[in-house]
Amino acid sequence: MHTVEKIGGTSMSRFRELMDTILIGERTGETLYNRIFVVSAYGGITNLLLEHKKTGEPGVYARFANAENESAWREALTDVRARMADINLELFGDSVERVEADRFITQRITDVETIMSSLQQLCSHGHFQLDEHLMKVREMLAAIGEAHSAHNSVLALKKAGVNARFVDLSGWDQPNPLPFDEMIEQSFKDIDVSREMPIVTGYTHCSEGLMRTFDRGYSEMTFSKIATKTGAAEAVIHKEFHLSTADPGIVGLDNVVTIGRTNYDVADQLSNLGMEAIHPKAAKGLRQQEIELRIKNAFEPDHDGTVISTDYCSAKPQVEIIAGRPNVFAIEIFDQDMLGEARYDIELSRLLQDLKLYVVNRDSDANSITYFVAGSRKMVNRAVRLIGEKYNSAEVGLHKVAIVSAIGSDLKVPGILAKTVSALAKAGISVQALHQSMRQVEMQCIVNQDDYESAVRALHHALIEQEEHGDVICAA
Ligand SMILES: Nc1ncnc2c1ncn2[C@@H]1O[C@H](COP(=O)(O)OP(=O)(O)O)[C@@H](O)[C@H]1O
Ligand SMILES: N[C@@H](CC(=O)OP(=O)(O)O)C(=O)O
Repeated sequence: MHTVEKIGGTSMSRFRELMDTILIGERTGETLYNRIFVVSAYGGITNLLLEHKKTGEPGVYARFANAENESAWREALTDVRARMADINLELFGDSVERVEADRFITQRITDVETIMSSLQQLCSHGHFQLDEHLMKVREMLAAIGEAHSAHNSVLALKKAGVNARFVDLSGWDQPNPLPFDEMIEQSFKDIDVSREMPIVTGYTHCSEGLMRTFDRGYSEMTFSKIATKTGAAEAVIHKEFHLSTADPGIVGLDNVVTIGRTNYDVADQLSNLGMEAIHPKAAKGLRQQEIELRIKNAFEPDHDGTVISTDYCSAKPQVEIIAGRPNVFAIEIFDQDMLGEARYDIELSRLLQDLKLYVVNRDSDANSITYFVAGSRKMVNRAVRLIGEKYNSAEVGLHKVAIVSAIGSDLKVPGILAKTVSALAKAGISVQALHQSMRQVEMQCIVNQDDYESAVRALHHALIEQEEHGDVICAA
């Protein structure tokens, strides 16, 4: 029996340490094998290739798609190449591996540059529309990030004597795309996992278009598909930290507690806030096939980490995580003609969706609706302008806010709302809006952007640190 294990981008950036923990460590001989690794691009690389996942800052793709300036995307591509070459140098120094790593990446970048140039030229003729080809360009660019990290990993592992095998699912030289399932089946049919260690690109080229269907976070789709198709005994995601009661980067490693168990419902709330414990669509396949999912700290391999299952519920009502999302835009639409008209919400939601803005939450009263959206400032400004044009009598306001959220598999803690609000008030933070759903798995506070980190710290202190959970809430 084998496991399928994904390594996230932030962890991949600390590759040398990974060799001593999860990839090799104390293992020799057979114990090295029966593990399939799916890797993400090194931290920040996909942001440079496409656009920044959280801030929306344009990368190569976004500059090409906007076509404001013909050369802007080329400069961005040159920057990516330089960044990748720096990573290669850092990993391999002056060695044959580095020459091979540079050759590989130069080839991929040159290929995509040629295609993008030709496309740009072709589409300068009115008969050809750039829009029709953009998704393919996005996929090709994204795939370079994962091909780079997977190819490098194989070079490093082989040098260390491991029988590693590069499994390139990016379909670079493949004539016709296969359906997702078939692509995975074909790629694994000749691999003997008991004697080889497959290092698989997190991007899969397939006829459905992984990017079209799932967009960012796609490497988890590849990971879960491989786990279900190859019948893995367990699916493991390795991250930079343990899944904790809050972001250790904000609250401090000494203050957070590791979460030993949680459920897919909580994982969905986290992913809505941009902290992808697991992509909700990736979780579905694992859940259906009853494959256990474990989230582990890549740098503490002996710790059991967090087990996510369908039916876990905390023994007593409690807050398990303080999560949040900074850089959210509140688009507030006030229109007295709106009273009782459901079509506004439908039309506005569609408009935001067309602009690819992600609606994290929304609230409304008799004559106003506020959408809390994540996306680029440019697209948000466009949304505000379009809404103003469409509804003459509406007043459209824009505020930069942050969402801070208390999450738990059972949040029916008596007095929790009062405790939350008073903790924020004590920290001098003004609450802009408050949401709690009937299901009581999540409670969201909207605060000013500048108060984001202090709000996370205040809530963590009041709702979690006071409980004295020890090192782990419900060890796995
Ligand atoms: N509750 C939490 N537990 C652990 N890490 C968190 C949490 N909330 C936010 N983080 C942050 O998430 C980062 C990893 O995020 P993610 O983008 O999912 O990583 P990866 O690149 O490994 O997929 C960490 O650097 C950490 O600061
Ligand atoms: N690197 C890709 C795919 C991915 O899933 O990355 P990560 O595993 O680092 O979240 C992205 O940023 O979308």
